Amino acid sequence: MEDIENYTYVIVGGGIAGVTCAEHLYILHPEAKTVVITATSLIKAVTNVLPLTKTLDAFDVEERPAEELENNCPNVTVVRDTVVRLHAEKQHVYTSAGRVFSYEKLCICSGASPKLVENSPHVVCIRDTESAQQFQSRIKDAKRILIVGNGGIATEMVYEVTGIQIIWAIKDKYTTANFVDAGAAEFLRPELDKEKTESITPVKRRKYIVDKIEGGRTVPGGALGPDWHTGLELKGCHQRKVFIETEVELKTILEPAAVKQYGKTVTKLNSEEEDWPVYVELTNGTVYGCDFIVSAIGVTPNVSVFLPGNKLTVGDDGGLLVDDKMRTLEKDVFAAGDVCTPNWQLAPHWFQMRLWTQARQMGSYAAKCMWSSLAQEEVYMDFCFELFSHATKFFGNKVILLGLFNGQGLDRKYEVLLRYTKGLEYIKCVMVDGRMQGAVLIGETDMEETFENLILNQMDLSEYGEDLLNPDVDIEDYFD
Ligand SMILES: Cc1cc2nc3c(=O)[nH]c(=O)nc-3n(C[C@H](O)[C@H](O)[C@H](O)COP(=O)(O)OP(=O)(O)OC[C@H]3O[C@@H](n4cnc5c(N)ncnc54)[C@H](O)[C@@H]3O)c2cc1C
Ligand SMILES: NC(=O)C1=CN([C@@H]2O[C@H](COP(=O)(O)OP(=O)(O)OC[C@H]3O[C@@H](n4cnc5c(N)ncnc54)[C@H](OP(=O)(O)O)[C@@H]3O)[C@@H](O)[C@H]2O)C=CC1
Repeated sequence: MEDIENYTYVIVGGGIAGVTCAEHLYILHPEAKTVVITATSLIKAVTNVLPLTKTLDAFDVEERPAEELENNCPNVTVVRDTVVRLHAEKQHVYTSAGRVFSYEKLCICSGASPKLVENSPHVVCIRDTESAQQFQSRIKDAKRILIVGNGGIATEMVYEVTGIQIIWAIKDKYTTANFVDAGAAEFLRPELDKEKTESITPVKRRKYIVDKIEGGRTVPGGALGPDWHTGLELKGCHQRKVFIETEVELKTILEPAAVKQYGKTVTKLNSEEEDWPVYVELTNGTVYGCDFIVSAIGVTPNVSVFLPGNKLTVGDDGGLLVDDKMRTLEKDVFAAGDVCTPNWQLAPHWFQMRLWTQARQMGSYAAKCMWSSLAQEEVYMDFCFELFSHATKFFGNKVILLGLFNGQGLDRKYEVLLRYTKGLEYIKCVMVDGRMQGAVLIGETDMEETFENLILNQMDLSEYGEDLLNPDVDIEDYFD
């Protein structure tokens, strides 16, 4: 006979989505018992929230001991364990420690795991504090690394790591293609060739604590965020230089003996090229030696333990499909954050990117949906899903992305308005029939609120033409 622990709400995952969901359930339904089951002892907490616009907040994410969530939300219990199975019909989840939890409403917030270019001891990836720590220990004796991927992690790593040669191998024609266009990449580019004088940015407090290495853990801890490099010594033992290989992918990883055996010609980046621990052949035939390879090619949602025996469905990207109430196909099973894929009629200027802003928004909205389905209250789609908005930093520059900032889904049928001052600002507006569809703002432009309004209200701006970005025209006065 199973010893069953009964809860109103069960949440799997102590990342931003799971913790935000638990916090909001405490506000909405403080008398209900909630449990957060999470694989690591540290959980994520959102602090210093600063609203930038209607849909965009700046905030810090810190790692905190689980007890803090329990102290702040007395109806919440945090259990440090790994969920190994879901029996949706019985409304039970099972853990690796042999515990069984029954729920009235379940929210799966199990995040995602990094994809690997190849499963090899020469390949590292960054997801949680533990993997960042391992990266730090490998880089200190390294002279050269090869980074594969062209998204957020690769972009930040190429900028943050000092004292090392970096070969950055990207699929696209230009860098950071997952986030910006070719013009913005060109604007950011000069920062790459500079040797940073400080390898560690001083901060008032550490945002990430290195969890003790937990042997046998099969799921990563909560995902890091923009300050993942803070407090880490990311310095190799050589001089910094970045080499970019465009329009390539990794073909194969070669041990030194294989390079000799197959007579591969190794490309030299300096006159006294040495032997390397590993070699990489790219799809253009170039072979480079390096100390190790960083795989930064995106993530795969952590769904495998929930699928067997249940009616859950996944999208093309492997995420659990959820409807506009964050419900999966299984009764009383919700999902939020990196693990899920929205399967509702998306607003014209919103789409999913696996970011902590969206994990937080989904966690909060899922809590409302879970509570309302118990309380039989009507709940409306949160306003944040009306407009994609993201604030970040690339190469030391403030970057704000709004709406269809790269013309996503517009099938190249759009015009671009551009204002560009080298080293200062880059402003791009994506326009269709005189109406703004998206924008990229780099630097201290102070335009985010105005542009957010213009995208949301779809005002016809044809009469302004290129003057929309004329610095002598104070457009905020017209449109705020
Ligand atoms: C290096 C790095 C830098 C990033 N930088 C940014 C940035 O600058 N801006 C931005 O917006 N986003 C950034 N992101 C992305 C952002 O961190 C994620 O989108 C977000 O944190 C996802 O939150 P989540 O709660 O959905 O998942 P996660 O944070 O992955 O949390 C999932 C939780 O579930 C637990 N778990 C998983 N499976 C189980 C199981 N079976 N049983 C129990 N527990 C389980 C995990 O241990 C973890 O605690 C970055 C990501 C990385 C890796
Ligand atoms: N500042 C920020 O906002 C940051 C956000 N993050 C988030 O963290 C998560 C993980 O980051 P990251 O790993 O950089 O993932 P991203 O999704 O940001 O980028 C992955 C990149 O790798 C490319 N890629 C995919 N498969 C291959 C392959 N086989 N070979 C070569 N390139 C490939 C993708 O191209 P394509 O898209 O064409 O497949 C894409 O350019 C993401 O959700 C990201 O959004 C991370 C760091 C910073």
